[in-house]
Amino acid sequence: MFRGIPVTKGVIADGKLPNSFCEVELAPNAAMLHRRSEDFDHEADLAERQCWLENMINQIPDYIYAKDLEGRFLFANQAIVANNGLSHLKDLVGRTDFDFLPSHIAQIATDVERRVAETGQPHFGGEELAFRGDGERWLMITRVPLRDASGTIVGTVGASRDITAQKSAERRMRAQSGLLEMIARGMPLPDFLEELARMIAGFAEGVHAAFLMIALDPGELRLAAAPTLNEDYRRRANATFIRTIPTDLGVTAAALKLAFDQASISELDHQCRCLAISDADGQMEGILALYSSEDARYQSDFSEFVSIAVHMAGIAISRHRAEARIGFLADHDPLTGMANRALLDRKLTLAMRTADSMGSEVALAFLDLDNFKLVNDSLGHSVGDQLLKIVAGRICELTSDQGSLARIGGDEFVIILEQMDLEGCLHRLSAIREAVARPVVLDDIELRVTCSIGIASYPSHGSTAGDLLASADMAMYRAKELGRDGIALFTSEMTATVRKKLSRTDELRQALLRDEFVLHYQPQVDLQTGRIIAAEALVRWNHPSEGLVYPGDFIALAEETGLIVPLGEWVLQTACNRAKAWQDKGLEPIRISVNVSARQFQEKRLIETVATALTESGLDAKWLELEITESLIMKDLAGSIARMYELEKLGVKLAVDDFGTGYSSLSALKRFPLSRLKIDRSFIADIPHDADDMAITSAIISLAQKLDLEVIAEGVETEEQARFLVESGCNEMQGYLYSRPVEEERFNLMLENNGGIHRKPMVRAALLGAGEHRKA
Ligand SMILES: Nc1nc2c(ncn2[C@@H]2O[C@H](COP(=O)(O)O[C@H]3[C@@H](O)[C@H](n4cnc5c(=O)[nH]c(N)nc54)O[C@@H]3COP(=O)(O)O)[C@@H](O)[C@H]2O)c(=O)[nH]1
Repeated sequence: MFRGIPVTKGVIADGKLPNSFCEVELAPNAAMLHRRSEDFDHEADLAERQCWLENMINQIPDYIYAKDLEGRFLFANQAIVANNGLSHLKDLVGRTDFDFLPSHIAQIATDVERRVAETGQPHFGGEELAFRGDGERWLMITRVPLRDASGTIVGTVGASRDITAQKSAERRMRAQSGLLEMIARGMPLPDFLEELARMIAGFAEGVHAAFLMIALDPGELRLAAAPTLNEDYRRRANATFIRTIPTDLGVTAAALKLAFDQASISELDHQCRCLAISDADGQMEGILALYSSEDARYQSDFSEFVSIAVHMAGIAISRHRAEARIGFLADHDPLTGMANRALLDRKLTLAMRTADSMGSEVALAFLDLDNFKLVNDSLGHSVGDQLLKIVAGRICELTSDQGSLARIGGDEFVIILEQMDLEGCLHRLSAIREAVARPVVLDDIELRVTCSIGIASYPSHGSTAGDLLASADMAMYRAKELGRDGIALFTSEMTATVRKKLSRTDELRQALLRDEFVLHYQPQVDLQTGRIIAAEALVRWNHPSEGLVYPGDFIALAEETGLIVPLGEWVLQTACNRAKAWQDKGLEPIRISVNVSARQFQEKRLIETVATALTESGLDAKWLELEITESLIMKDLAGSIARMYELEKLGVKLAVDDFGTGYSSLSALKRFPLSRLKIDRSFIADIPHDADDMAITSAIISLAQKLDLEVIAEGVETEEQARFLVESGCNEMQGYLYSRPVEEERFNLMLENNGGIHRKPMVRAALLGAGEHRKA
């Protein structure tokens, strides 16, 4: 094989290739080293060594060759022979690069080799493009002069390494970092996708690329970039037959190919391949459609580049969508997609300016759902959110043609109605009110939520967006006060009321901070024993300028503003502390009764608050009674029962306040873990003159007895009332007849002198009678 080729001098030791082919001399291997030199048969050894060398060179994957001064192959290893599609070295020897490579590439190699031969200077590490049957290859070539035994240059020796994979990787990395840079620089998405489509087309002759994006709403596929395709194609690609989310890429490819063919862009032998573009979560964001003719010429790393392009497009689209979402959220409510407060202000201001120029009016409606908190608290926020979306959709349907809609708070919606007279507005808003009230089935539960709506009009009720909104808000509160599920128009008197309310709310807040509240205690007596058995804790406000303010003047506002929650916590803790202090003083233990309002009862942390009050005061739970009204329980029967059982678990007693006013059914009553019924004051007030009230009162008493509950009558002011109650079987009473609510010190004295309350003639007689009656 080496015959005819000058063997150069050099050293091949330890199985390593020499760096250079010049001055190569063969070194003896380890076995040879142990042979004495006189033992060598030099002729035979030389042939043997040539054979080793030949084998060795043929094993190397790098390309090694020697050429004469005319560029003709003198020798090449097996890698070159095979790379040129030949089987034997002899088929290569004598031929030049021009026989195998495109002439412009062969010329480059020939020029370098000529220079090396002429100058005697080696040429290290040049990168050159070469071709093989299956495409282009990149080689890293080193060329050194080939010298004969006299040192005369007779050709060149070359060693080259295939660096195609490395070059491809570098190129991909460059492309990838270039693309990432474009994304990072915030290049607009259409520009980015155009650039990317062009790059893909640049990787292969006869290939076109088109990017299509899935529109968020209404889920259409829209053409985003196809820079190498014509306008006709764009129109067709956006045509209706691909306006669905492309779950089947094959179908989409067929549709897009049709668009391509019909746009008469090119020959019919194009084929279309679709690749899904996804975000980091695997959610499909769009499609890359690749059109390629049958004779398309791809660069070797085309498919790798296409996968990078798809990945980068996914990143760019996700980023674009994230930015768009951030932009959207600046102006919109994420739950319903409606305008938020900021956008409402802008829209309203614009509507006001338009009305100015046209001399017309703008109506603003403030809509608030009634008792929405109950839905959230009893069925959870997810049900609450679903309900809000449904309600929003219903309002939207009835608004979109002539108004704008915004959600500005949890359950607060605002509607701008333009160019509509008052009658038209009322008509529209009534339709909205009815639509909102239509039943909704969520989680198998049928819900019905009503709304209260307030209307204000520009320019009469406010000159700025803020003022107009405040007026509509006031009107909405009026609708609530009038019993909810209604519509109220703003009137100027409302302003004064609202201002007063706002300042009172502020005062209440300050009062809590300044500790201006006190508790008074009203005794509850048992006429059988004549002793105080319990005290109802009743809050009063020691107002700095108004003196003692009664709960009738502030509890409702505290309830409306939520201030009842901290106030109620204070009452509970103070009452428990007081009851324990009386016990610690050695006084007879009595039950302390505390009112719990609807808002407090719905509060999630009620159980925790009660438990804390008991722990911190050290009061045994059996001495604490919570009074909840019948109407509160009936508002959300299932939720209330569950809550009552949680409270019962703590060991506290539960009493139904104002009993008789809230339509509890007997069957419902049986399910409550109650200890006492408190007959409402309204039934007692007209005894003995109102026969109906007397009948109801005695019915409640016997109902309590049947259910094995204690019963107490409140608002007992006269001896006749007390006698009637005793005669009817109710011995526990609370009312001015025995004592008004009193301050702590006075109640202390009452407890210290506990006993003898029933010693009033009529009652004593009744008690004797009742005793006999009971005995009978
Ligand atoms: N959530 C809370 N509500 C509270 C608290 N403290 C009081 N209240 C509620 O305020 C309402 C008015 O209370 P008040 O002005 O204290 O009136 C109580 C008694 O003074 C009054 N009463 C008692 N006996 C008579 C009587 O013989 N005649 C008559 N005309 N009035 C009388 O009744 C009120 C107690 O009623 P009730 O609670 O139904 O037992 C009142 O609804 C309180 O519940 C509080 O801390 N939290």
